[in-house]
Amino acid sequence: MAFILGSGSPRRLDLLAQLGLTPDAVRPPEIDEDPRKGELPRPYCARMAREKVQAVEADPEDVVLCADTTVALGRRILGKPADAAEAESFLRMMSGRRHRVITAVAVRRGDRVWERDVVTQVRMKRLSDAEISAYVASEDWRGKAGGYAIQGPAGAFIPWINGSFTAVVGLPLAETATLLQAAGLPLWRRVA
Ligand SMILES: Cc1cn([C@H]2C[C@H](O)[C@@H](COP(=O)(O)OP(=O)(O)OP(=O)(O)O)O2)c(=O)[nH]c1=O
Repeated sequence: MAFILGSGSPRRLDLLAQLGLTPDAVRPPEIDEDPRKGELPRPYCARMAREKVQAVEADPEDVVLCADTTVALGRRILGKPADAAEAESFLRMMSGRRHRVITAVAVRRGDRVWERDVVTQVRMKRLSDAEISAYVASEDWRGKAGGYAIQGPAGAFIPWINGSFTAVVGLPLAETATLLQAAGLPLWRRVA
């Protein structure tokens, strides 16, 4: 049995290391991440994780883990900004408001799939023009859903969350550990 991480996200690799896990292979899946017309953020996020886990090649005994993190402002999905202008517009939309960060996790072994999603409410303080332009110039928003990363300088913009910090970063550790154990991956092995 091999443990395969189906993700190109360095954050997910780091978070797994927190559980003492090093994947035997890393195979980022290639899927179409465009939301369907009228698709709501939570079902979209769950569908992404499910499609990712189905797209990763693995032997029937292997355990495959994939996840998707989606930022939702009301019914709107804020994906990864295409450029600095879009990153700035996302920050202006979230400034002084609450949004939700949804992370869906899917684990597959053969034909069986175990899945969970975790919704975290996040409040962003009201941002000044200077804060927005400095953050956009930092490039830290690149490759991040919603155009910010709570674990980086944008942590200074987040006075309050209700939910799971690790889920906002990309992988809810408590739920991930439970899913991996359900799929038969040994965790919490004692070092002799
Ligand atoms: C909101 C937020 C997102 N993110 C990141 C986590 C994810 O890497 C990314 C959301 O994009 P995802 O599509 O979930 O993941 P990915 O494209 O980086 O990697 P893969 O599909 O191969 O697994 O945003 C943070 O690092 N910090 C945050 O605070």
